[in-house]
Amino acid sequence: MLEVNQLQVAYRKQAIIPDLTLQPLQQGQLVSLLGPNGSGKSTLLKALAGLLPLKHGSVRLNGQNLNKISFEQRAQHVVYLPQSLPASVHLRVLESVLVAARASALSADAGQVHLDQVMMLLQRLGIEHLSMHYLDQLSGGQKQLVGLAQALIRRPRLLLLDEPLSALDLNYQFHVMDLLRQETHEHGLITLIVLHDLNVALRHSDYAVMIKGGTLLGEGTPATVITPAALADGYGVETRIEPCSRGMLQVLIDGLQAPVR
Ligand SMILES: Nc1ncnc2c1ncn2[C@@H]1O[C@H](COP(=O)(O)OP(=O)(O)OP(=O)(O)O)[C@@H](O)[C@H]1O
Repeated sequence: MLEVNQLQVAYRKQAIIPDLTLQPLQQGQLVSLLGPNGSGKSTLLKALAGLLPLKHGSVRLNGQNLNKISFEQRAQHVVYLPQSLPASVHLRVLESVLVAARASALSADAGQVHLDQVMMLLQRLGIEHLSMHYLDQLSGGQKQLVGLAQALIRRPRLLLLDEPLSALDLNYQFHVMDLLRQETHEHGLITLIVLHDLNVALRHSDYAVMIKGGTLLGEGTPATVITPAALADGYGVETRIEPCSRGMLQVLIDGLQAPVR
């Protein structure tokens, strides 16, 4: 489980996350991290990934305090995929995924990821036809899918994904969310994923956390967190949340309040 207690994160003297405590997140849960622009979602992910120092508080993964272990040990268990697309190095897709797999392994043995494993993952992501293409010759969405392959091949315990759907078309968005949920459930990962599409969060996640100004607005099942009151408070949007003809909840926008800052 992932325990976040009294977390405080700042850029210089500006506190972005003043004091955040979450209910423990369980293995096998796909968790949506929601909130308006500038609310601190990326900052939270970076802090969990160990890329930003904590002013105060702790992050524990299965009882282990992540602030107290080396970067190499952390990299074995925690994988973070940033918002920006992977750097366009002149490397083939297949090679880049193999390199990613080996980067997180401490010993040479643990780094033995086989080509067929990589090919199977590329196939599951629907990009096996790109395996011999160069990264710097891919489209934005294709690069994002390769970034996901690089993250998933490492089989972390904690997977942190910052807007991994932002460059994907509708078909790939649904496909990727299905795959992430399957991987999360099958391998007992904790997957924390920043999303702006609340309908995707409602449909695909097991749990949701909504923040604003680095402060918790709600946590729980998506249907209990994504409510008209929370969306008015968090995003300044007037909404209804209603089941579609197939019974799935969706957010309908009725109007806007003044932009929330
Ligand atoms: N390197 C930095 N130095 C100083 N302030 C920063 C830095 N990065 C982000 N911030 C500030 O921290 C706040 C939170 O930013 P963050 O990127 O975490 O928000 P976010 O919720 O991920 O936003 P978005 O949805 O727009 O990606 C913002 O006010 C931003 O201006």
